[in-house]
Amino acid sequence: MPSQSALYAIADIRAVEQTCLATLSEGTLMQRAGKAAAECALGLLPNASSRVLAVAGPGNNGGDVIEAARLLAEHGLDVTLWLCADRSSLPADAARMLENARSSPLNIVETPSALPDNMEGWNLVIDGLFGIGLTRPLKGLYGTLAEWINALSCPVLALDVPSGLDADTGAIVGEDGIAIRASHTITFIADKPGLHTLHGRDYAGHVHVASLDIDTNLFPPACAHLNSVSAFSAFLKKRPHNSHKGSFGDVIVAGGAPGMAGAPILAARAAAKCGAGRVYAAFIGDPPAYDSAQPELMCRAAPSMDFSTGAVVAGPGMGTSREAHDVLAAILHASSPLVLDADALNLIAAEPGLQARLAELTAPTVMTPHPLEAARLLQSSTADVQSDRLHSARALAQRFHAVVILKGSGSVIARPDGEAAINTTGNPALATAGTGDVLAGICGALLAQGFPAWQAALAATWLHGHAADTLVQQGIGPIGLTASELIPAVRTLLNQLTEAHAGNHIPH
Ligand SMILES: NC(=O)C1=CN([C@@H]2O[C@H](COP(=O)(O)OP(=O)(O)OC[C@H]3O[C@@H](n4cnc5c(N)ncnc54)[C@H](OP(=O)(O)O)[C@@H]3O)[C@@H](O)[C@H]2O)[C@@H](O)CC1
Ligand SMILES: Nc1ncnc2c1ncn2[C@@H]1O[C@H](COP(=O)(O)OP(=O)(O)O)[C@@H](O)[C@H]1O
Ligand SMILES: [K+]
Repeated sequence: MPSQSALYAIADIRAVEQTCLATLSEGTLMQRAGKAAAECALGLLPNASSRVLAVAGPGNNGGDVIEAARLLAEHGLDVTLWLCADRSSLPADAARMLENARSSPLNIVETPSALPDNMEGWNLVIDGLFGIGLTRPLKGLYGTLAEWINALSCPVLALDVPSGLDADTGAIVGEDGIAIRASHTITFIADKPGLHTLHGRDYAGHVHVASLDIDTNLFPPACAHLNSVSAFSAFLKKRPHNSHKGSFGDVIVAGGAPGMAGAPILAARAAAKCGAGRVYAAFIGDPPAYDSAQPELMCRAAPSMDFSTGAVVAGPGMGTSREAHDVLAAILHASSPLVLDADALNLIAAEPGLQARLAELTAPTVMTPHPLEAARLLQSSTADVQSDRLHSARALAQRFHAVVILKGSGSVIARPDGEAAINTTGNPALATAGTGDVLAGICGALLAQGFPAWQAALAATWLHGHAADTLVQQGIGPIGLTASELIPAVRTLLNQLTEAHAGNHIPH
């Protein structure tokens, strides 16, 4: 099995599947999938007399669920199988599973013309309508069944992929399409990107990977990975005693047009609490004398700032005025480690001269667009960006020669050579103003402390999301979590991670 964090595109899974099918006896993979699914289902059921509804579609995903349902019925559970397909046109392996099931205690309802009339009383639904072979939106009986399942209160276990969801992108197939909302997904052969980004997290629930004992050598390189601490922990460093504020770098946050002074303050506070030695907040508008809640920050006028002395976070609340443009141009000419956020991205999207300069930079550069900012940069629409987030993040990274964090549920981090990761931490508590400024500030602090752009982006995204998860567990959110509250939680996590993972390297 490839590493637990590896993600594979449907085309790659198909290729692996084809190679295996050529060498294994007929039905072997499907039997393994059905067995893994049955074991997973047993773990979700309250007792031995539980009632299970299994729904089977017309393809091999249907075959998987037929086999799982048979095994559960033979285990003594009360299992009903809804075969939502014409028996005579099932693929060979699925037909074989159905034949085997006939002699089991499974209650099979063939080609139902209406929904079950009892919504209550099921302990689990197993979704085997469609997997990676979905080619169009769920319509007719399939659509109605999905709607019916989504209204149930019991757990729903999706086999391979929740039916209706695109396993590559996390999009629901069809303009006004529907997908089955699973509480758990057991996905076969390897994990898939669409289970972790866009609608993926809402529709797949807890994802379990069943490798089906496939030889690791049959796998091509993964198309992306899930973000994890091991991807950046090599850059977590314990602090030597003989250090001073200059050892941990300066961060200069540039933004703060009139009326928007809070945004650079949030980013600057996050940078300070993530370990930068000195933090400046540079304002397009008049700078405040100081930040009374965090007087350590040095508040300055952006036009007179020297941006070559530290890592720069450009954009929070910056506006798109002439002054903002000129400050951004000065920042791009300073060639410092750089985080480009918010209006800095909007200014770049609007001006080819800034784009050309950005593409020339060799210092570590991280761009942190949300989908609308990404759409402006790619001269497309938010819908286009979201329809394939992995592709959009890669396209941005390649076009601007920078590491890109495409934000949102399942943030995608991509770099110019095509390497990409999907973040697994975070939750809707983050859907509140200012959390993006905090992310940019964390990223700036890590760049200032010597993280390369890729690891800074991975670590910042992971810490930001994990802090929100921790706060929600403590009851501080999801409703009403503020961006400011995130900052001390990120600091705590960064210290904990450093304590747990750092070697005794001397950074400078
Ligand atoms: N091969 C193996 O041994 C193994 C396979 N595995 C399992 O197989 C799954 C892939 O199987 P699959 O290729 O048969 O595709 P699947 O997702 O079942 O659906 C395709 C069928 O649905 C139809 N169809 C599509 N969309 C539709 C729609 N909206 N509405 C109506 N019909 C629609 C489509 O018809 P068509 O588009 O041709 O008209 C076709 O008939 C995979 O996810 C995994 O679970 C694992 O067990 C490992 C071993
Ligand atoms: N539903 C969600 N699940 C996970 N993360 C989210 C969710 N909504 C927002 N976020 C995260 O919160 C941050 C919001 O950033 P952004 O949209 O730039 O906000 P702002 O500009 O107000 O600071 C991003 O890091 C984004 O990934
Ligand atoms: K499914």
